[in-house]
Amino acid sequence: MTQGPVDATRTEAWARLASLADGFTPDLRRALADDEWVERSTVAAADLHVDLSKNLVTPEIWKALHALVDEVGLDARREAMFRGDHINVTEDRAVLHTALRLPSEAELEVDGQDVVADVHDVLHRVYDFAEQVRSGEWTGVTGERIATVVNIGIGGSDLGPVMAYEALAPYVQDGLECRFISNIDPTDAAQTLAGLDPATTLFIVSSKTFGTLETLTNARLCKAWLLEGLAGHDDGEAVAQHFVAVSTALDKVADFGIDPDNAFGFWDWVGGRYSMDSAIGTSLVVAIGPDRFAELLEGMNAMDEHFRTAPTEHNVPVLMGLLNVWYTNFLDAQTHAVLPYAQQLHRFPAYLQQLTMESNGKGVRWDGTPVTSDTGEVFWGEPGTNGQHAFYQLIHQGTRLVPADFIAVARPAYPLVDGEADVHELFLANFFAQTKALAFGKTADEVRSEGTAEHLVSARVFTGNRPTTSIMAPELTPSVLGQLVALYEHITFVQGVVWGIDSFDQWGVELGKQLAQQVTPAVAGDAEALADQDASTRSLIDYYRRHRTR
Ligand SMILES: O=P(O)(O)OC[C@H]1O[C@](O)(CO)[C@@H](O)[C@@H]1O
Repeated sequence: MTQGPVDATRTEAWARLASLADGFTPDLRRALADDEWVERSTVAAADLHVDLSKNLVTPEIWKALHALVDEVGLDARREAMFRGDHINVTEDRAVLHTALRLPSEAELEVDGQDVVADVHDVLHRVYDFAEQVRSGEWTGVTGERIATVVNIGIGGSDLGPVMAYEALAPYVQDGLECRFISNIDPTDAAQTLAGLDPATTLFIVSSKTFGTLETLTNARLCKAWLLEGLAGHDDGEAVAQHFVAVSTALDKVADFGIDPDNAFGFWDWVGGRYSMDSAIGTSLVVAIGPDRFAELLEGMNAMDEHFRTAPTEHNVPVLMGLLNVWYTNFLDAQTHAVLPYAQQLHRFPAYLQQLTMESNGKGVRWDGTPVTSDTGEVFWGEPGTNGQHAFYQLIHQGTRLVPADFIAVARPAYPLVDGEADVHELFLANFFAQTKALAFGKTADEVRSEGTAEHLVSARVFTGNRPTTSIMAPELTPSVLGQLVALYEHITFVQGVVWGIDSFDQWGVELGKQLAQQVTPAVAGDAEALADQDASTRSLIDYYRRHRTR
């Protein structure tokens, strides 16, 4: 029988961390006066420059965190993932998103499958297709070239592609745009399709399972919209020219009416939230082109290599994952903010919400035993400086500890000036100032020295010692985006290993899906089904039915 996960809370390192946390009084002012501390706390991974010095840790805490990594057996678990062991225990699957970005000369055979060959085979098909669309060789049924690609998908089949499309907007080919439909709220389809010309629109139905209610419903809506708009043309030809699919279930793609020749596959060892670099990224490949997509994969692979080979003391995903464990389990933090000082990354926090919370929002470990500590923190965030004028007040002066990752690049995509002022520099000044203000705060004496009336002093005091990690890169290139995505994938993995959970299943999403099916007839007016509901659900459905028509 396979041995269960190590219970981290029974390790010596955990006990040591608990005693270090007891009565811990951080002093970032003192730490940040020390160049050596900052130097030792600054690490690099591929093109990312990561300053960990503004975190609430000491050398003793780092030592204990490093010992924790050894005691929970991170090295072995990481190797097991890269090797293709079935570490997704509850679904009995390998976890091989890292194989999606292996170079073609790499070798990896798992469960009798030549993984690298299969990955590159699909990649080349996706690349060929993308080139045809980009060059105008692939046309719609009227012979016009495609101007808009609409990705229909949800969760991992949407969040990654839309995040990356927004992040890499400067690389999108002129004359092409992508739109994304995910929500089953009909508003999403209606608004996304508004103004589009069916003759120049191509749909990509992206669904790992090809059984997701939202995606299939939206795909049918789009098909009806297309066929109505292209009335007079042969329906089969219209679908063939305007619909492609991405899925692991190619039989279901065919059932839906999409020609398997127009479908791109992937494999059950790619989790939905880890799939943007599989064929799920087809819309992105069309938008930015195969060369740029290949750079994204290279960036991810560079981070994978770093994660796999860098020693713990310099291993950025390991260090960041350990910090998250420290804050969650020893300093009682419940959330984690991700604050990109790069407008192009405005969907990055939303993307990370699925990655981190669907992965680590678990209450049992991978052997089915209950966890013995808190797990997955709530990830959230907005791009700076919008967040500054919304929720930073709570981070600066609230009663809760909110560790935050700040992300910025040195070279902006759009270098605009306001008179003499370089606007990107103004933006970055805010980034530096915020992390500084959070760390240093402002003492009562400092407030008084500004001439503040005594009765207002306490309201203007900032305790400081609010932890941040600063991540910088030269520019938001496809490679850097890939590095960022892989960085957070591996941070998530590290935390999951410490907590002993299966970070690759998502059973928690199922109950709501099942109940939606059970509730649907009641919503549609079936009296018997309505009677089966609880009092609150009955009353809500009743309200809906009374107000559904004007
Ligand atoms: O790609 P599919 O199979 O349509 O699933 C969409 C999403 O639904 C989930 O299964 C549950 O939210 C995600 O893990 C997945 O990304």
